[in-house]
Amino acid sequence: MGRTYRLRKKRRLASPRSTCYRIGKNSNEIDEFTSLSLWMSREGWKPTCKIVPAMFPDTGRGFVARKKIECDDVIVKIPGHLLITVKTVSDSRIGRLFNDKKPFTAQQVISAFLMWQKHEGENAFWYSYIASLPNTSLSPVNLVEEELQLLPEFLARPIRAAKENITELHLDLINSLDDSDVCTNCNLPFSEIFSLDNFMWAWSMVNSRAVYISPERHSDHLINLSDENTLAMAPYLDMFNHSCNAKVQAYIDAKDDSYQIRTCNSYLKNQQVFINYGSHSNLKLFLEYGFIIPGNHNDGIPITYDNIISGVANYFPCFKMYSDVLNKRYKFLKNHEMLNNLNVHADGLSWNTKVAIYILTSPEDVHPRAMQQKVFSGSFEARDIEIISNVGLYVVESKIVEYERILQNFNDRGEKHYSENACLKMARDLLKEYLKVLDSCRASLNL
Ligand SMILES: C[S@@+](CC[C@H](N)C(=O)[O-])C[C@H]1O[C@@H](n2cnc3c(N)ncnc32)[C@H](O)[C@@H]1O
Repeated sequence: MGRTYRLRKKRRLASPRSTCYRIGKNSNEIDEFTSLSLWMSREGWKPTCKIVPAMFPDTGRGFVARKKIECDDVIVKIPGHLLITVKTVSDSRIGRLFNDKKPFTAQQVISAFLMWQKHEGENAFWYSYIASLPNTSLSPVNLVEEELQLLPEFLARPIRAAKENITELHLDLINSLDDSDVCTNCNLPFSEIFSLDNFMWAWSMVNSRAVYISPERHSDHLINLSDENTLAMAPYLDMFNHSCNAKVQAYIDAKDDSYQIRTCNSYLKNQQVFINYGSHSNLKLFLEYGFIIPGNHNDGIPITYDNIISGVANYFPCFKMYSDVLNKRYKFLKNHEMLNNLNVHADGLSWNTKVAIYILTSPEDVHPRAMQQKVFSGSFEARDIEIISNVGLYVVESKIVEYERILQNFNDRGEKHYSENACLKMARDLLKEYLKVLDSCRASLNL
Protein backbone atom coordinates (compact mmCIF):
# COMPACT_ATOMS: atom_id res chain seq x y z
CA MET A 1 0.00 0.00 0.00
CA GLY A 2 1.69 3.26 -1.15
CA ARG A 3 1.81 6.55 0.77
CA THR A 4 -0.56 8.29 -1.66
CA TYR A 5 -3.14 5.54 -1.25
CA ARG A 6 -2.88 5.74 2.55
CA LEU A 7 -3.30 9.53 2.47
CA ARG A 8 -6.31 9.31 0.15
CA LYS A 9 -7.85 6.67 2.38
CA LYS A 10 -7.34 8.83 5.46
CA ARG A 11 -9.04 11.83 3.86
CA ARG A 12 -12.06 9.75 2.88
CA LEU A 13 -14.71 10.25 5.51
CA ALA A 14 -15.42 7.10 7.47
CA SER A 15 -19.16 7.10 6.89
CA PRO A 16 -20.59 3.72 5.89
CA ARG A 17 -22.14 3.18 2.49
CA SER A 18 -25.62 4.17 3.36
CA THR A 19 -28.70 2.13 3.96
CA CYS A 20 -30.66 5.25 3.13
CA TYR A 21 -33.67 5.61 0.91
CA ARG A 22 -33.86 8.12 -1.89
CA ILE A 23 -36.39 10.92 -1.42
CA GLY A 24 -38.91 11.11 -4.25
CA LYS A 25 -38.49 7.44 -5.22
CA ASN A 26 -41.68 6.37 -3.40
CA SER A 27 -44.76 6.96 -5.49
CA ASN A 28 -46.81 8.49 -2.64
CA GLU A 29 -44.08 10.84 -1.41
CA ILE A 30 -44.50 14.51 -2.15
CA ASP A 31 -41.12 15.38 -3.55
CA GLU A 32 -40.33 18.83 -2.22
CA PHE A 33 -36.78 18.41 -3.40
CA THR A 34 -37.70 18.05 -7.09
CA SER A 35 -39.78 21.22 -7.00
CA LEU A 36 -36.99 23.02 -5.10
CA SER A 37 -34.34 22.05 -7.65
CA LEU A 38 -36.62 22.85 -10.62
CA TRP A 39 -37.34 26.30 -9.19
CA MET A 40 -33.67 26.90 -8.43
CA SER A 41 -32.65 25.80 -11.93
CA ARG A 42 -35.10 28.30 -13.38
CA GLU A 43 -33.39 30.91 -11.20
CA GLY A 44 -29.95 30.07 -12.61
CA TRP A 45 -28.68 27.44 -10.14
CA LYS A 46 -26.68 24.46 -11.43
CA PRO A 47 -25.61 21.36 -9.46
CA THR A 48 -21.83 21.00 -9.15
CA CYS A 49 -21.69 17.29 -8.31
CA LYS A 50 -23.85 14.18 -8.33
CA ILE A 51 -25.67 14.21 -4.98
CA VAL A 52 -29.33 13.58 -4.18
CA PRO A 53 -31.35 13.93 -0.98
CA ALA A 54 -32.02 10.77 0.99
CA MET A 55 -33.33 9.68 4.40
CA PHE A 56 -30.68 8.15 6.67
CA PRO A 57 -31.60 6.06 9.71
CA ASP A 58 -29.21 7.88 12.07
CA THR A 59 -29.08 11.46 10.74
CA GLY A 60 -32.43 11.97 8.97
CA ARG A 61 -32.64 13.81 5.65
CA GLY A 62 -29.31 14.60 4.04
CA PHE A 63 -27.40 14.13 0.78
CA VAL A 64 -26.04 10.89 -0.67
CA ALA A 65 -23.31 10.71 -3.34
CA ARG A 66 -24.49 9.11 -6.58
CA LYS A 67 -20.94 9.13 -7.93
CA LYS A 68 -17.54 9.29 -6.29
CA ILE A 69 -16.73 12.76 -4.92
CA GLU A 70 -13.08 13.79 -4.77
CA CYS A 71 -11.34 15.95 -2.20
CA ASP A 72 -11.46 19.60 -3.45
CA ASP A 73 -14.74 19.15 -5.37
CA VAL A 74 -17.25 21.95 -4.97
CA ILE A 75 -20.24 20.14 -3.50
CA VAL A 76 -22.62 23.09 -3.61
CA LYS A 77 -22.79 26.53 -5.20
CA ILE A 78 -25.72 28.84 -4.52
CA PRO A 79 -26.15 32.03 -6.58
CA GLY A 80 -26.08 35.14 -4.37
CA HIS A 81 -29.63 36.19 -5.32
CA LEU A 82 -30.94 32.85 -3.94
CA LEU A 83 -29.64 33.62 -0.44
CA ILE A 84 -32.16 35.11 1.99
CA THR A 85 -30.35 37.88 3.80
CA VAL A 86 -31.37 41.04 5.66
CA LYS A 87 -31.09 42.83 2.30
CA THR A 88 -33.64 40.40 0.76
CA VAL A 89 -36.08 41.41 3.51
CA SER A 90 -35.32 45.12 3.21
CA ASP A 91 -35.95 45.02 -0.58
CA SER A 92 -39.16 42.95 -0.24
CA ARG A 93 -42.79 44.05 0.22
CA ILE A 94 -42.43 43.66 4.00
CA GLY A 95 -39.26 45.78 4.09
CA ARG A 96 -41.45 48.72 5.21
CA LEU A 97 -42.09 46.89 8.53
CA PHE A 98 -38.37 47.21 9.33
CA ASN A 99 -36.73 49.85 7.14
CA ASP A 100 -35.61 52.98 9.05
CA LYS A 101 -37.20 51.79 12.31
CA LYS A 102 -35.72 50.87 15.69
CA PRO A 103 -33.02 48.21 15.66
CA PHE A 104 -33.86 44.54 15.13
CA THR A 105 -31.60 41.49 15.23
CA ALA A 106 -30.78 39.83 11.89
CA GLN A 107 -32.43 36.64 13.18
CA GLN A 108 -35.67 38.53 14.02
CA VAL A 109 -35.78 40.07 10.54
CA ILE A 110 -35.12 36.83 8.62
CA SER A 111 -37.53 34.88 10.87
CA ALA A 112 -40.27 37.43 10.08
CA PHE A 113 -39.55 37.00 6.37
CA LEU A 114 -39.89 33.20 6.57
CA MET A 115 -43.23 33.53 8.41
CA TRP A 116 -44.50 35.96 5.78
CA GLN A 117 -43.40 33.73 2.88
CA LYS A 118 -45.05 30.73 4.55
CA HIS A 119 -48.24 32.76 4.91
CA GLU A 120 -48.15 33.78 1.20
CA GLY A 121 -48.15 30.07 0.25
CA GLU A 122 -47.97 29.31 -3.48
CA ASN A 123 -47.93 33.04 -4.30
CA ALA A 124 -44.56 33.44 -2.59
CA PHE A 125 -41.36 33.75 -4.63
CA TRP A 126 -39.64 31.45 -2.12
CA TYR A 127 -42.54 28.97 -1.99
CA SER A 128 -40.48 25.93 -3.11
CA TYR A 129 -37.82 26.73 -0.51
CA ILE A 130 -40.34 27.18 2.31
CA ALA A 131 -41.99 23.88 1.30
CA SER A 132 -38.59 22.14 1.62
CA LEU A 133 -38.19 23.21 5.27
CA PRO A 134 -39.22 20.80 8.04
CA ASN A 135 -42.54 21.69 9.72
CA THR A 136 -41.18 20.91 13.16
CA SER A 137 -37.79 20.96 14.80
CA LEU A 138 -36.26 18.94 17.62
CA SER A 139 -34.87 22.10 19.19
CA PRO A 140 -35.16 21.88 23.02
CA VAL A 141 -36.78 25.35 23.07
CA ASN A 142 -39.97 23.47 22.13
CA LEU A 143 -39.98 21.71 25.53
CA VAL A 144 -42.65 22.99 27.91
CA GLU A 145 -41.87 23.84 31.55
CA GLU A 146 -43.25 20.52 32.84
CA GLU A 147 -40.78 18.69 30.57
CA LEU A 148 -37.91 21.04 31.44
CA GLN A 149 -38.40 20.15 35.09
CA LEU A 150 -37.40 16.57 34.26
CA LEU A 151 -34.00 17.73 32.99
CA PRO A 152 -30.90 18.29 35.12
CA GLU A 153 -30.36 21.98 35.88
CA PHE A 154 -27.28 22.35 33.66
CA LEU A 155 -29.49 21.52 30.65
CA ALA A 156 -32.73 23.18 31.78
CA ARG A 157 -31.06 26.56 32.60
CA PRO A 158 -29.76 27.45 29.11
CA ILE A 159 -32.98 26.17 27.49
CA ARG A 160 -35.09 28.42 29.75
CA ALA A 161 -32.81 31.36 28.90
CA ALA A 162 -33.16 30.68 25.13
CA LYS A 163 -36.96 30.44 25.46
CA GLU A 164 -37.08 33.73 27.35
CA ASN A 165 -34.93 35.37 24.68
CA ILE A 166 -37.22 34.11 21.89
CA THR A 167 -40.32 35.34 23.72
CA GLU A 168 -38.74 38.78 24.17
CA LEU A 169 -37.67 38.98 20.50
CA HIS A 170 -41.18 37.99 19.47
CA LEU A 171 -42.84 40.56 21.73
CA ASP A 172 -40.47 43.18 20.47
CA LEU A 173 -41.40 42.35 16.86
CA ILE A 174 -45.14 42.45 17.62
CA ASN A 175 -44.80 45.78 19.49
CA SER A 176 -43.10 47.33 16.45
CA LEU A 177 -46.24 46.75 14.32
CA ASP A 178 -49.25 49.01 14.13
CA ASP A 179 -52.88 48.29 13.15
CA SER A 180 -52.31 49.21 9.50
CA ASP A 181 -49.65 46.50 9.10
CA VAL A 182 -51.72 43.88 7.31
CA CYS A 183 -51.07 41.41 4.48
CA THR A 184 -51.75 43.21 1.19
CA ASN A 185 -53.30 40.03 -0.27
CA CYS A 186 -55.71 38.96 2.46
CA ASN A 187 -55.77 41.80 5.00
CA LEU A 188 -54.69 39.49 7.86
CA PRO A 189 -52.84 41.59 10.47
CA PHE A 190 -49.10 40.86 10.64
CA SER A 191 -49.53 40.44 14.40
CA GLU A 192 -51.42 37.21 13.57
CA ILE A 193 -49.08 36.10 10.78
CA PHE A 194 -46.22 36.56 13.28
CA SER A 195 -47.86 34.43 16.02
CA LEU A 196 -45.58 33.06 18.76
CA ASP A 197 -45.88 29.51 17.37
CA ASN A 198 -44.90 30.68 13.87
CA PHE A 199 -42.05 32.72 15.31
CA MET A 200 -40.72 29.71 17.27
CA TRP A 201 -40.71 27.66 14.03
CA ALA A 202 -39.00 30.39 11.98
CA TRP A 203 -36.48 31.20 14.73
CA SER A 204 -35.51 27.48 14.95
CA MET A 205 -35.13 27.29 11.16
CA VAL A 206 -32.75 30.27 11.13
CA ASN A 207 -30.89 29.00 14.20
CA SER A 208 -30.23 25.54 12.82
CA ARG A 209 -29.89 26.27 9.08
CA ALA A 210 -28.46 29.76 8.46
CA VAL A 211 -24.94 30.09 7.10
CA TYR A 212 -22.42 32.77 8.03
CA ILE A 213 -21.69 35.57 5.55
CA SER A 214 -19.22 38.36 6.14
CA PRO A 215 -21.03 41.54 7.31
CA GLU A 216 -19.98 43.69 4.35
CA ARG A 217 -21.78 41.33 1.91
CA HIS A 218 -25.40 42.23 1.06
CA SER A 219 -24.97 45.27 3.31
CA ASP A 220 -26.77 47.91 1.18
CA HIS A 221 -30.11 47.67 3.01
CA LEU A 222 -32.23 50.09 5.04
CA ILE A 223 -32.71 47.99 8.17
CA ASN A 224 -31.25 49.21 11.41
CA LEU A 225 -29.60 46.12 12.95
CA SER A 226 -28.72 45.65 16.62
CA ASP A 227 -26.22 42.91 15.73
CA GLU A 228 -23.99 42.01 12.81
CA ASN A 229 -25.38 41.31 9.37
CA THR A 230 -23.89 37.81 9.12
CA LEU A 231 -26.86 35.48 8.51
CA ALA A 232 -28.12 33.99 5.27
CA MET A 233 -30.56 31.20 4.53
CA ALA A 234 -29.22 29.10 1.67
CA PRO A 235 -31.81 26.87 -0.07
CA TYR A 236 -30.61 23.35 -0.94
CA LEU A 237 -27.30 23.89 0.86
CA ASP A 238 -29.15 23.73 4.18
CA MET A 239 -29.98 20.05 3.60
CA PHE A 240 -26.41 18.94 4.35
CA ASN A 241 -26.01 17.21 7.69
CA HIS A 242 -23.09 17.76 10.05
CA SER A 243 -20.17 15.48 10.81
CA CYS A 244 -17.36 16.38 13.26
CA ASN A 245 -14.94 14.68 10.86
CA ALA A 246 -15.99 16.57 7.74
CA LYS A 247 -13.56 19.19 6.50
CA VAL A 248 -14.89 21.89 4.21
CA GLN A 249 -14.09 25.37 2.95
CA ALA A 250 -17.10 27.69 2.70
CA TYR A 251 -16.73 31.03 0.94
CA ILE A 252 -18.41 33.63 -1.24
CA ASP A 253 -16.89 33.62 -4.70
CA ALA A 254 -16.59 37.34 -5.50
CA LYS A 255 -16.46 36.60 -9.26
CA ASP A 256 -20.12 35.62 -9.45
CA ASP A 257 -21.29 36.39 -5.87
CA SER A 258 -22.11 32.72 -5.24
CA TYR A 259 -21.85 30.89 -1.89
CA GLN A 260 -19.78 27.76 -2.33
CA ILE A 261 -18.68 24.80 -0.26
CA ARG A 262 -15.62 22.80 -1.24
CA THR A 263 -15.09 19.45 0.47
CA CYS A 264 -11.67 18.44 1.78
CA ASN A 265 -12.82 14.80 2.07
CA SER A 266 -13.61 12.26 -0.59
CA TYR A 267 -16.77 10.13 -0.70
CA LEU A 268 -17.60 6.87 -2.40
CA LYS A 269 -20.83 6.35 -4.31
CA ASN A 270 -23.73 5.84 -1.84
CA GLN A 271 -21.99 7.48 1.12
CA GLN A 272 -23.65 10.38 2.91
CA VAL A 273 -21.93 13.69 2.10
CA PHE A 274 -21.44 15.92 5.14
CA ILE A 275 -20.41 19.46 5.91
CA ASN A 276 -19.15 20.77 9.25
CA TYR A 277 -21.16 23.28 11.31
CA GLY A 278 -18.14 24.00 13.56
CA SER A 279 -16.17 22.24 16.31
CA HIS A 280 -19.24 21.97 18.51
CA SER A 281 -19.63 19.87 21.65
CA ASN A 282 -22.76 17.75 22.01
CA LEU A 283 -24.12 20.28 24.52
CA LYS A 284 -23.96 23.03 21.88
CA LEU A 285 -25.37 20.73 19.15
CA PHE A 286 -28.24 19.72 21.45
CA LEU A 287 -29.09 23.27 22.50
CA GLU A 288 -28.72 24.98 19.10
CA TYR A 289 -29.51 22.28 16.54
CA GLY A 290 -31.47 19.56 18.36
CA PHE A 291 -29.16 16.60 17.75
CA ILE A 292 -26.08 14.97 19.24
CA ILE A 293 -23.24 12.92 17.75
CA PRO A 294 -22.21 9.67 19.46
CA GLY A 295 -18.51 9.74 20.42
CA ASN A 296 -18.17 13.49 19.67
CA HIS A 297 -14.48 14.28 20.33
CA ASN A 298 -15.34 17.93 21.12
CA ASP A 299 -17.14 16.88 24.31
CA GLY A 300 -15.72 18.05 27.61
CA ILE A 301 -17.40 17.54 30.98
CA PRO A 302 -16.97 20.70 33.07
CA ILE A 303 -15.45 20.37 36.52
CA THR A 304 -15.18 23.05 39.18
CA TYR A 305 -12.34 24.39 41.31
CA ASP A 306 -14.13 22.83 44.31
CA ASN A 307 -14.11 19.41 42.58
CA ILE A 308 -10.33 19.71 42.27
CA ILE A 309 -9.94 20.86 45.88
CA SER A 310 -11.91 17.77 47.03
CA GLY A 311 -9.60 15.60 44.91
CA VAL A 312 -6.50 17.19 46.45
CA ALA A 313 -7.92 16.86 49.98
CA ASN A 314 -8.62 13.19 49.33
CA TYR A 315 -5.07 12.56 48.12
CA PHE A 316 -3.36 14.57 50.87
CA PRO A 317 -5.39 13.99 54.06
CA CYS A 318 -3.45 16.78 55.88
CA PHE A 319 -4.27 19.31 53.14
CA LYS A 320 -5.42 22.60 54.69
CA MET A 321 -8.47 23.99 52.91
CA TYR A 322 -8.18 27.57 54.14
CA SER A 323 -4.46 28.18 54.41
CA ASP A 324 -2.70 31.33 53.16
CA VAL A 325 -0.72 29.21 50.72
CA LEU A 326 -3.94 27.92 49.18
CA ASN A 327 -5.28 31.47 48.84
CA LYS A 328 -2.09 32.55 47.07
CA ARG A 329 -2.22 29.54 44.77
CA TYR A 330 -5.86 30.28 43.95
CA LYS A 331 -4.94 33.89 43.05
CA PHE A 332 -2.03 32.66 40.94
CA LEU A 333 -4.32 30.35 38.95
CA LYS A 334 -6.97 33.04 38.57
CA ASN A 335 -4.52 35.77 37.49
CA HIS A 336 -3.06 33.46 34.84
CA GLU A 337 -6.57 32.50 33.58
CA MET A 338 -5.88 28.88 34.49
CA LEU A 339 -9.29 28.35 36.07
CA ASN A 340 -11.02 28.54 32.64
CA ASN A 341 -11.62 25.36 30.65
CA LEU A 342 -11.47 22.98 33.58
CA ASN A 343 -12.76 19.93 31.70
CA VAL A 344 -12.57 16.17 31.46
CA HIS A 345 -12.20 14.73 27.94
CA ALA A 346 -12.37 11.14 26.69
CA ASP A 347 -8.57 11.06 26.36
CA GLY A 348 -7.75 12.71 29.71
CA LEU A 349 -7.88 15.93 31.73
CA SER A 350 -7.75 19.34 30.02
CA TRP A 351 -4.41 21.13 30.26
CA ASN A 352 -5.73 23.70 32.76
CA THR A 353 -7.09 20.92 34.98
CA LYS A 354 -3.64 19.31 35.09
CA VAL A 355 -2.04 22.67 35.81
CA ALA A 356 -4.52 23.48 38.61
CA ILE A 357 -3.85 20.10 40.27
CA TYR A 358 -0.09 20.58 39.94
CA ILE A 359 -0.14 24.12 41.40
CA LEU A 360 -2.42 23.17 44.29
CA THR A 361 -0.35 20.12 45.23
CA SER A 362 3.13 21.64 44.91
CA PRO A 363 4.99 21.74 48.25
CA GLU A 364 4.70 25.05 50.16
CA ASP A 365 8.34 25.99 49.63
CA VAL A 366 8.24 25.88 45.82
CA HIS A 367 8.70 29.42 44.49
CA PRO A 368 5.88 30.70 42.18
CA ARG A 369 8.45 31.44 39.47
CA ALA A 370 9.61 27.80 39.49
CA MET A 371 5.99 26.61 39.20
CA GLN A 372 5.36 29.09 36.41
CA GLN A 373 8.42 27.88 34.51
CA LYS A 374 7.34 24.26 34.78
CA VAL A 375 3.77 25.03 33.68
CA PHE A 376 4.76 27.13 30.67
CA SER A 377 7.42 24.69 29.50
CA GLY A 378 5.03 21.76 30.09
CA SER A 379 7.88 19.76 31.66
CA PHE A 380 6.15 17.88 34.47
CA GLU A 381 8.26 15.28 36.24
CA ALA A 382 7.19 11.65 36.77
CA ARG A 383 6.16 12.44 40.40
CA ASP A 384 4.04 15.44 39.27
CA ILE A 385 2.31 13.26 36.63
CA GLU A 386 1.57 10.57 39.20
CA ILE A 387 -0.06 13.09 41.57
CA ILE A 388 -2.04 14.74 38.74
CA SER A 389 -3.34 11.34 37.59
CA ASN A 390 -4.31 10.21 41.09
CA VAL A 391 -6.09 13.44 42.00
CA GLY A 392 -7.67 13.49 38.50
CA LEU A 393 -8.91 9.94 38.98
CA TYR A 394 -10.70 10.91 42.18
CA VAL A 395 -12.28 13.92 40.45
CA VAL A 396 -13.42 11.80 37.48
CA GLU A 397 -14.80 9.01 39.69
CA SER A 398 -16.75 11.59 41.73
CA LYS A 399 -18.16 13.00 38.47
CA ILE A 400 -19.19 9.50 37.39
CA VAL A 401 -21.14 9.10 40.63
CA GLU A 402 -22.69 12.57 40.13
CA TYR A 403 -23.76 11.87 36.51
CA GLU A 404 -25.02 8.35 37.32
CA ARG A 405 -27.23 9.96 39.95
CA ILE A 406 -28.44 12.61 37.47
CA LEU A 407 -29.22 9.92 34.86
CA GLN A 408 -30.98 7.73 37.40
CA ASN A 409 -33.04 10.67 38.62
CA PHE A 410 -33.94 11.58 35.06
CA ASN A 411 -34.87 7.96 34.26
CA ASP A 412 -37.06 7.69 37.37
CA ARG A 413 -38.92 10.92 36.71
CA GLY A 414 -38.93 10.95 32.91
CA GLU A 415 -39.47 7.32 31.94
CA LYS A 416 -42.94 7.69 30.46
CA HIS A 417 -42.03 11.01 28.77
CA TYR A 418 -38.96 10.22 26.77
CA SER A 419 -40.52 7.25 25.01
CA GLU A 420 -42.85 9.82 23.41
CA ASN A 421 -40.66 12.90 23.26
CA ALA A 422 -37.62 12.67 20.93
CA CYS A 423 -36.00 15.74 22.50
CA LEU A 424 -36.16 14.32 26.05
CA LYS A 425 -34.81 11.04 24.73
CA MET A 426 -31.92 13.00 23.20
CA ALA A 427 -31.24 14.65 26.58
CA ARG A 428 -31.01 11.19 28.12
CA ASP A 429 -28.65 10.08 25.33
CA LEU A 430 -26.51 13.15 26.03
CA LEU A 431 -26.17 12.13 29.71
CA LYS A 432 -25.17 8.63 28.58
CA GLU A 433 -22.56 10.15 26.23
CA TYR A 434 -21.17 12.13 29.19
CA LEU A 435 -20.83 8.92 31.19
CA LYS A 436 -18.98 7.32 28.28
CA VAL A 437 -16.56 10.28 28.15
CA LEU A 438 -15.96 10.01 31.92
CA ASP A 439 -15.43 6.23 31.70
CA SER A 440 -12.95 6.62 28.90
CA CYS A 441 -11.09 9.35 30.83
CA ARG A 442 -10.97 7.09 33.92
CA ALA A 443 -9.47 4.32 31.77
CA SER A 444 -6.81 6.69 30.38
CA LEU A 445 -5.84 7.87 33.91
CA ASN A 446 -5.61 4.27 35.13
CA LEU A 447 -3.02 3.36 32.48
C1 LIG B 1 -28.97 22.39 8.21
S1 LIG B 1 -30.14 21.21 8.61
C2 LIG B 1 -29.57 19.79 7.77
C3 LIG B 1 -30.63 19.09 6.94
C4 LIG B 1 -31.79 18.51 7.68
N1 LIG B 1 -31.48 17.15 8.12
C5 LIG B 1 -33.03 18.52 6.81
O1 LIG B 1 -33.75 17.52 6.80
O2 LIG B 1 -33.32 19.52 6.21
C6 LIG B 1 -29.72 20.97 10.29
C7 LIG B 1 -30.58 19.95 11.00
O3 LIG B 1 -30.34 18.65 10.49
C8 LIG B 1 -30.27 17.69 11.53
N2 LIG B 1 -28.89 17.15 11.56
C9 LIG B 1 -27.79 17.66 10.98
N3 LIG B 1 -26.72 16.87 11.15
C10 LIG B 1 -27.14 15.81 11.88
C11 LIG B 1 -26.50 14.65 12.41
N4 LIG B 1 -25.22 14.40 12.21
N5 LIG B 1 -27.26 13.78 13.11
C12 LIG B 1 -28.56 14.00 13.33
N6 LIG B 1 -29.24 15.10 12.87
C13 LIG B 1 -28.54 15.99 12.14
C14 LIG B 1 -30.63 18.43 12.82
O4 LIG B 1 -32.01 18.31 13.00
C15 LIG B 1 -30.27 19.86 12.48
O5 LIG B 1 -31.02 20.81 13.22
